[in-house]
Amino acid sequence: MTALQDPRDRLIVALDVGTVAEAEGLVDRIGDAATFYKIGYRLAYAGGLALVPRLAASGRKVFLDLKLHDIGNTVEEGVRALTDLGATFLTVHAYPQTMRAAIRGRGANGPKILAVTVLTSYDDADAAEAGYALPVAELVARRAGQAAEAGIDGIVCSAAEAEAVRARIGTDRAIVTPGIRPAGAEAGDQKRVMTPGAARRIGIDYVVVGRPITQAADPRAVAQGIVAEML
Ligand SMILES: O=C(O)c1cc(=O)[nH]c(=O)n1[C@@H]1O[C@H](COP(=O)(O)O)[C@@H](O)[C@H]1O
Repeated sequence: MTALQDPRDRLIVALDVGTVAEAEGLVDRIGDAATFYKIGYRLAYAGGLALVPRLAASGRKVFLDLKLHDIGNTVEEGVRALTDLGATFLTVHAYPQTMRAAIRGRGANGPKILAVTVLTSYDDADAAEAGYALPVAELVARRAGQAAEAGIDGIVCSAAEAEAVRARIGTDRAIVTPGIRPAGAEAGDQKRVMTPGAARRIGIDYVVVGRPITQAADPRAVAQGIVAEML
């Protein structure tokens, strides 16, 4: 998963906007500076699922970030219902039952399944508040090991855990890291952050960047800067 053809594919732009029209406007403004887009809750619930085949037909890749988690049958059938949209990646939370169900549901032709280990807005205190006895780093490592056992295609974690995750999952599965901030950008609600260049140097396959691009005066220039930093 580390040998990508086009360096722009390493950047996944999170289209966290409220309407499909806004999302399409951003994709147009960014132009050929980015090739890979993420559609999460906000846009998906505002009609964004219809954008997946349109972006795919235009030659762009789509990460459908639905972070599924439910009983096994519901996850399996939910993933199966999404297989024909043309997404490249789909997220589920990294619970063993959920991951196994998602792999069954995606079959041979569905999107690659990424397991979200511990959200990048969590630190150890947040994990403790949620009832977990393990520190974040240990929880991520444990879930990455379980994801590999479940046959998952990739892991979503913070860049801080990427090297430990790589040791658990090997090089055939992707590591995708949100919480990426160009130097000087505001972290916002992200607690475990890293710059694009540092992320690339430690072998992260894909970085996810939302607000630093989508809220910039010139989203195209910011996207170009991030890709250049990862060359
Ligand atoms: O699954 C994700 O993409 C995700 C997992 C995670 O642990 N942290 C995280 O921030 N994300 C997503 O990555 C994006 C980050 O956006 P920015 O913080 O604006 O760059 C958002 O769309 C989040 O939903």
